[in-house]
Amino acid sequence: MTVIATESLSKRYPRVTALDRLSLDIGPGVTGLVGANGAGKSTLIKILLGLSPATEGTAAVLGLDVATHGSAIRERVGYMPEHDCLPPDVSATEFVVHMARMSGLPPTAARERTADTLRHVGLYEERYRPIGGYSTGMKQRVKLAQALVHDPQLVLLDEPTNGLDPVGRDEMLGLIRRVYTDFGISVLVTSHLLGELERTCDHVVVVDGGKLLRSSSTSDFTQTTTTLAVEVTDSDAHPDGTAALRKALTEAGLTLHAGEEEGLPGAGHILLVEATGEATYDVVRDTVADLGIGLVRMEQRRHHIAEVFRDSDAAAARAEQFAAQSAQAAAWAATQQKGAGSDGA
Ligand SMILES: Nc1ncnc2c1ncn2[C@@H]1O[C@H](COP(=O)(O)OP(=O)(O)OP(=O)(O)O)[C@@H](O)[C@H]1O
Repeated sequence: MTVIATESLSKRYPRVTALDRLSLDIGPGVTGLVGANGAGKSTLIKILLGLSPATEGTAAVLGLDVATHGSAIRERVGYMPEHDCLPPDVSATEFVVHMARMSGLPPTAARERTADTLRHVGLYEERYRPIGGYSTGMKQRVKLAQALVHDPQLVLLDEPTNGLDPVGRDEMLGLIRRVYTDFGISVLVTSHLLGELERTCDHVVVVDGGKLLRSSSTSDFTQTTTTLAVEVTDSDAHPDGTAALRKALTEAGLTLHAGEEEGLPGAGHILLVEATGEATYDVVRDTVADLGIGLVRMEQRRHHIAEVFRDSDAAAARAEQFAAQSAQAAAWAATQQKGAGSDGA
């Protein structure tokens, strides 16, 4: 069964092509849509909701054509926008009941569904307080609740972990996973971090510059891209533990990336080892033990979107553009800091 299908979908603005001949076929479950800022994720969501027309190509959601059945799609689909859009003066209960009524639920059903949904997102205790006093994490939960309240078949979540700290991100990702496992509601969730979606999604779609870079099940994805970061101590027998481990792992047949990363201050370097399966972990552990050095850490590297882009020329250009922008931003921040410092002196 296909939940979302697009065929050569394009969206051109006067000065930018936001989507470029995108063809997708997404089934039930939790699907991650990953791309750097400006990749076209929000544009795709707006087209899927029937809120913005495509320039070319076709798209269907739950078998309904977005060009002709926008309102029928919005009846069956929940949407969590990226930006802050909540009224500060009303409580979560008032707001979510209002959204449920807007979706066509009668008053009693709207109140009951609101209570259930707010409990699901973990906002039960605070539900009568005005939203204006909520933390970012609580506001994200209200946005999730209003997307779920009318019991949709699919929810489109635009950057739901934005602005959250690591604990808040994990909690939100857990909630999103349960939207499908507990209620059977399919999810399309966007993020610019591939690493966080790997744990939550059954399927991952990567877009860059409006083009499809990759679409595959999460397990295929991680199998082919997993890198282990390994950090070890030195010993009397091996004064450079990292070098000894590099040699031993190469001899054991593992592939190591050319570079080493700086470890924690005072510690050694980190080796980056290509992991082809579970066995790689055992080989690293046994080799470290045989050398008699200490294992400080062995962890799966979080994949930043740039790593997926490694093989794409277009993306390489984009990565350079990001780097240039970051350098500019850093220079600007440094100027500001300097200015603030001299003001204070
Ligand atoms: N209404 C618009 N008019 C002109 N250009 C637009 C409009 N909306 C989006 N764009 C451009 O289209 C491109 C894709 O934007 P989009 O918001 O879909 O990206 P995104 O992947 O969702 O990124 P972000 O997370 O930063 O929103 C960007 O270059 C953006 O500047």
